[in-house]
Amino acid sequence: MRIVLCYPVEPHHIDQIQAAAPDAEIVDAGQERIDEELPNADIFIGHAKVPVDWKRVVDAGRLKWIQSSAAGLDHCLVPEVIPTDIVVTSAAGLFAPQVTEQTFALLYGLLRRIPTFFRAQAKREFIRRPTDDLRGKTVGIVGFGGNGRAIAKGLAPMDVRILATDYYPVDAPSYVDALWSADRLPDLLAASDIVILALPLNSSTLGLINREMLALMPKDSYLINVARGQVVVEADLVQALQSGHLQGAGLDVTEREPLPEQSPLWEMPQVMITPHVGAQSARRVSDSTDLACENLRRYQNGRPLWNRVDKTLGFAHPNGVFRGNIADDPACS
Ligand SMILES: NC(=O)C1=CN([C@@H]2O[C@H](COP(=O)(O)OP(=O)(O)OC[C@H]3O[C@@H](n4cnc5c(N)ncnc54)[C@H](O)[C@@H]3O)[C@@H](O)[C@H]2O)C=CC1
Ligand SMILES: O=C(O)C(=O)CO
Repeated sequence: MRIVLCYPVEPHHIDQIQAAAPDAEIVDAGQERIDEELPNADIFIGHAKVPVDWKRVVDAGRLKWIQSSAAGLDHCLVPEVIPTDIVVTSAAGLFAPQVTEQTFALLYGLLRRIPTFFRAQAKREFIRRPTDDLRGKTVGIVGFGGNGRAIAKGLAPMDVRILATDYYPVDAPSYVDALWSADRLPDLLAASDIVILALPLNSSTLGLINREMLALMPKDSYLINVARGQVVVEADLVQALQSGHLQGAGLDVTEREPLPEQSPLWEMPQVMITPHVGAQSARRVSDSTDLACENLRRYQNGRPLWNRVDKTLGFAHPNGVFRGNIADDPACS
């Protein structure tokens, strides 16, 4: 069995993977050699950020399983892979703690006008401006999986009303006022002062938040995107901000990354942009390795894998999504 890695592992992570699959040959391809190595892999663990010739990989007929080190699968769930027998598992839910922190950073930054005060600080100016409150607002979360649920849990003590939509609207926690099916997105948008996008990018969510959807949001509402930039039609978002319909946007992700230099979003004082850092954490690589090792043991023992994705839908059923710490989870022993 040949396992090809493409995420920023250190030697001790490779030792950990070797211990989980003692008979395997492990190859750390990195981004530099991933395209060359993938046709010769039985298992791929990682996230290729460079173009991969997936047709060549599929035609080689060797790859059996992709364990994505990203929650989003847009890097590997490509048309060539979807109809094959290749099993795909994701890192859904694994980064929920840090994505929640990132969401709160953007949310509070917008409400408390941090961009305005920070610009004034750079000019040594002490200027008071009105700020806004989270308390009493309605927050709508689009995509109630690992990240959406963790964000809702963080919001629960904040005296807000929480609405959510999901493809599988099941197991609503008590602090969520309503968990609706995905087709009730218009209702959620119309009722929310703050909309947080936490859904996957796939063929049905590409460009989902367009001019019509943005127009449903109340005047002076806010949009936060910690999912994928291409879920939003960015030109329509720019328009909604320029017209004053939306009061602000917090974007960890943009339609194109890096955001093009000429984008009007750069200059808008009501917009906070972070460079797709929501999953960053000192623990990220270790957590990804723990999940990969747990799934490797399951794979070898024929047990169900965590985060197994329905490739035609592009995400996992909530029962199979990893929502905790491997070390604390009795199901992982
Ligand atoms: N900013 C960043 O650095 C990060 C971004 N992400 C993005 O966030 C997405 C979500 O991540 P997780 O919560 O870990 O994944 P997840 O798979 O646990 O959650 C996604 C949820 O969205 C639901 N969903 C699918 N289509 C929907 C629709 N049309 N409307 C509403 N809900 C829908 C699914 O049923 C699922 O419950 C990822 O696909 C990825 O693109 C994830 C991690 C870090
Ligand atoms: O895990 C993901 O999908 C991310 O975007 C992290 O980079």
